[in-house]
Amino acid sequence: MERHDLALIGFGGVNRALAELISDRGSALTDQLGFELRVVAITDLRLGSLMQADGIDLAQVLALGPGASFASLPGGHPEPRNEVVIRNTTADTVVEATFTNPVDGEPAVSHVRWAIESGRNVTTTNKGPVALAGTELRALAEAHGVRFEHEGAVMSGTPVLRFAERMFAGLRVEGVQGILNGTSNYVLGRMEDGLALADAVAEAQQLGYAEADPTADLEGSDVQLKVVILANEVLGGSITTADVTRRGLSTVSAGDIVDAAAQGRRWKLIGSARRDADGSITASVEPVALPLEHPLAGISGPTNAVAFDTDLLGTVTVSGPGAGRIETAYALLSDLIAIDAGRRATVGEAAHA
Ligand SMILES: NC(=O)c1ccc[n+]([C@@H]2O[C@H](COP(=O)([O-])OP(=O)(O)OC[C@H]3O[C@@H](n4cnc5c(N)ncnc54)[C@H](O)[C@@H]3O)[C@@H](O)[C@H]2O)c1
Ligand SMILES: N[C@@H](CCO)C(=O)O
Repeated sequence: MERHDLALIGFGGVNRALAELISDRGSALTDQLGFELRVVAITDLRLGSLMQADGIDLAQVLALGPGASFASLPGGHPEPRNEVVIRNTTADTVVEATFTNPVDGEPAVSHVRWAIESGRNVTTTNKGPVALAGTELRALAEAHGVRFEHEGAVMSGTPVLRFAERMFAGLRVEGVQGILNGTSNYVLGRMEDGLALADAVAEAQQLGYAEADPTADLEGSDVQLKVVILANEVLGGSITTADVTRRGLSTVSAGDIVDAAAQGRRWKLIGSARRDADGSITASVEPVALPLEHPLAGISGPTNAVAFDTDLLGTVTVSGPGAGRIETAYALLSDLIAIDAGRRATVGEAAHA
């Protein structure tokens, strides 16, 4: 049975949920997938680093209490030492799930670069490396013969990137428009229910939807990164965050939200990108008071949706979870499945050569 050994970089909500999935589902997951998953390294700012080439006891590390350190375990160290671990791990695949930095993507961009340079596949839910260095990292991965997968960077476990890549091959996507942030959508709904902004944000944090700094969710920089990814990967653009105009929820008051509800409208934070006649791309993030009959007005809570405007099919809309620890861990699992499918295809080609 083929096995993939993983190094988890960042051990917060998402990577812990992946570890739980591997630990809890064990052999059932192996039977279902046709390959085994084993974790051989973990790093985290708070816990330090742990390297065990024979496989880490996930139940043991998941049970560590607050203030614990990997230093007390064999192969453990009090510091994360990300570069040492990534370059020297026995893992074939690095799973990057540290904080998203919406300004320059670091240190996650370096984590991905080190992994690829040392011949390892990468899966990440971190939007920074994908939106801010995606072109470079994809080229680097190709040069090193490894995979750079990032399905969870746009709509958590809902597979919008793979869907667009595989299902829209014979048509032209002219634009995308959607609700691309679970936290802000959840917060807007709770404020409609009468909750104060701070309380609604605290709930979203508790539920594992929010970024480490939830300003990125509320003020649109998280959606800005996702719009860049969709524009570049689905519309074939080459834009940066500077090309995406941005207005966040601070431009909408609690009174505006209540007034809109009374007028049959609902505020949504909308991200969009459209290819213009000259081939350039116009992109934005802004709050919009949608009429209730608009298809995106009914998308509530942490659910997200993206409408693809196509030449042959008209509008195709995909909706599903946009945030959540388990949902996002599933995105990593779907990337690992894609990585294994790539390996099988390569083995098959070699056998026929
Ligand atoms: N939670 C979601 O719903 C969701 C959905 C899609 C994408 N994402 C993205 O996935 C990533 C992880 O999300 P999360 O919810 O697990 O976040 P989190 O804040 O719960 O966990 C991040 C972990 O990374 C660790 N970390 C940060 N910087 C590090 C560094 N330099 N070295 C080692 N460890 C470091 C932190 O200590 C923390 O434990 C983020 O980039 C986030 O934007 C999250
Ligand atoms: N904080 C993000 C996580 C998913 O990228 C959100 O709420 O949508």
